[in-house]
Amino acid sequence: MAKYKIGFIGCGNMSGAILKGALDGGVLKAAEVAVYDISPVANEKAASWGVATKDSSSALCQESEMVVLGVKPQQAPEMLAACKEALEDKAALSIVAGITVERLQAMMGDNTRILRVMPNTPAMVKEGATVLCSDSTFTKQEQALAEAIFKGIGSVEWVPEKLMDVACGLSGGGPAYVALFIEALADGAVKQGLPRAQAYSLAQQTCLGSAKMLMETDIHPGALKDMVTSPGGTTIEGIEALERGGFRFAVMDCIKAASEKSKKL
Ligand SMILES: NC(=O)C1=CN([C@@H]2O[C@H](COP(=O)(O)OP(=O)(O)OC[C@H]3O[C@@H](n4cnc5c(N)ncnc54)[C@H](O)[C@@H]3O)[C@@H](O)[C@H]2O)C=CC1
Ligand SMILES: O=C(O)[C@@H]1CCC=N1
Repeated sequence: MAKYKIGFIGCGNMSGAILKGALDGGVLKAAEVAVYDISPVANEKAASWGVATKDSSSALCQESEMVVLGVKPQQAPEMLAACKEALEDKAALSIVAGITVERLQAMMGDNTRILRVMPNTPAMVKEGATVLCSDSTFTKQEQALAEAIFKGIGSVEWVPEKLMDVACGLSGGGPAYVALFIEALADGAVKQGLPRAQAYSLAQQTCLGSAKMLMETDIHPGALKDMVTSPGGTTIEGIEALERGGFRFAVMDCIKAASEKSKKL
């Protein structure tokens, strides 16, 4: 039995958000977790949350039941070269965008079991949207453990590997697009004279409330739009302005561009 239930190689923006959400929500206990990051700042952050930090990725892998690979795609080959042997017969959960199971397997060796995962940063506040890849060599028990951890910090969808790039384009990067939209809403209101803090507060709550309403009722997004849009009213003026700016095309093109980049990583 390994000392730690889960070990994180890399504890940056995304792994840090998963770990913080899981610790705050009680999905993981600090004593069950270890971290190894080449950055002392990242290790200090992890230590301040009460988890163990290790001196090497090999030590982390040897002492952990499951290992989260949480480095950038470009950092993955070097990171995996350093702990290939220690990962033998282990379960490796990769959050690395765009790197396929086949490429991961070639970098790790045949005896490491792999699960690809596309998380997103709202995991930090237990509102993540995580996509798990059903083309996995994890045991059923390991898949259940991974699902339980991510369900504890938000929602979980399973998709085949061929859809992992679009998952990256939609939910992986989505928080950035939503943040951009919120910033733009607030900027528009500031231009019309609303104080900045109130503009952010209203923009944020409007996005949260609209998403919650769609999730908790069976109202279709188009019907919600129609409910708000009075004939000859204010909202249709706003919608016309958005469509003049190519809003829907821009959003669809955004998902295409991000998904295509994920395929090329
Ligand atoms: N940031 C996001 O919103 C999301 C990121 N991802 C994926 O998560 C992965 C990590 O992304 P971020 O957290 O944004 O990057 P980041 O740069 O914030 O974190 C990466 C961490 O890995 C550490 N690191 C680099 N090389 C290492 C090595 N050889 N051994 C140990 N630690 C090492 C770095 O010091 C850093 O703390 C990426 O592959 C990305 O595609 C997936 C979904 C969303
Ligand atoms: O921008 C990136 O490459 C990563 C993957 C998904 C979100 N952030």
